[in-house]
Amino acid sequence: MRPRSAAEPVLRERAPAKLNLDLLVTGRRPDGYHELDSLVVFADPADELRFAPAPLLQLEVAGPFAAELPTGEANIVLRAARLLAERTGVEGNARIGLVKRLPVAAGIGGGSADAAATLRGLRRLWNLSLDDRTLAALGLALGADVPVCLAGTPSRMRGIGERLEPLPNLPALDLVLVNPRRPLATAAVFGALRLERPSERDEPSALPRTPEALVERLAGTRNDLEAPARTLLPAIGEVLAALVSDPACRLARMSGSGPTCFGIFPDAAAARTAAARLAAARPDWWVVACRSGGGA
Ligand SMILES: C[C@@](CO)(OP(=O)(O)O)[C@H](O)COP(=O)(O)OP(=O)(O)OC[C@H]1O[C@@H](n2ccc(N)nc2=O)[C@H](O)[C@@H]1O
Ligand SMILES: Nc1ncnc2c1ncn2[C@@H]1O[C@H](COP(=O)(O)OP(=O)(O)O)[C@@H](O)[C@H]1O
Repeated sequence: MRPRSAAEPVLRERAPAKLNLDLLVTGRRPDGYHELDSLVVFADPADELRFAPAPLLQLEVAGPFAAELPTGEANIVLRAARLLAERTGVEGNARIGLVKRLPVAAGIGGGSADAAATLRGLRRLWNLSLDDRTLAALGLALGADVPVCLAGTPSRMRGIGERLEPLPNLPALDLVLVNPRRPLATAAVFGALRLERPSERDEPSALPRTPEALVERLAGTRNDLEAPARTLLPAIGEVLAALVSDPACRLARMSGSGPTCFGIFPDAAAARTAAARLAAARPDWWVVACRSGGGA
């Protein structure tokens, strides 16, 4: 990325990793999309986007996962920018820099997070008077996960992603994220799902107030996409086995359509120790100790 002059205004947006703490497939719509009921949180690892005025719309990509991304019109950042310009009638020019730190096709919403950050950043850069609801509707046209990434707060997500209930007081969790460095396309995982009977969430009585209560609640749910994802990529089983082999790990599960999995640990030190052990044992995996966003 070319160095910027001190006078060039640059807006920044973070695009944090999205985690599905659980994911129930509750039905299938006539158009083939699946209805979900999922507890979604955000974690510290994030892509970073920068926006500056420019005579054209251009995207520059850097960072550890840049090589795995489409750089042209297939990049969801450019698609988001073009859609926003088209819907608001602005010229739609900007110089966008994306630092790609999240693995691609990973079940942690990297593309959706980038799209959400682009919509937020360009709304500011272009001085658009577009409310959050309109932005969320635009986001949904880009991807089912974009509205929750725009909200950026722990949420219960239903429908295909358009029905959001913010849960700002959900306790924060100490986590280890592990990705086996193999991509898995969301569409392929939904395609491999055999939905014999739609899942249903037991109506929760009260929101868990402590990490322990949240883990207990999660132990009674699951990710319905884990089985089809494992048939497509057996390495997911290895990742989950490696996480649960740590005696401090309270729960291990796949996020979204995978293959990234997370382990929940009692505190940050235990998560860091487990991450160091896993990274040493499997240098070919992406391993990060982090904390999920939450109100507590
Ligand atoms: C599974 C989830 C869970 O949060 O996350 P990821 O694994 O992608 O991170 C999301 O629902 C993914 O959202 P997103 O990645 O935006 O998906 P989209 O681009 O809209 O959809 C990709 C393809 O997945 C299938 N799809 C997606 C969402 C959904 N609720 N039902 C589906 O059947 C459709 O075949 C669609 O064409
Ligand atoms: N900025 C971006 N970040 C990540 N993926 C992107 C981006 N732009 C386009 N893509 C494409 O989107 C696909 C990943 O989407 P998906 O399978 O839904 O992944 P995830 O499970 O990580 O949300 C990949 O084919 C990737 O090439």
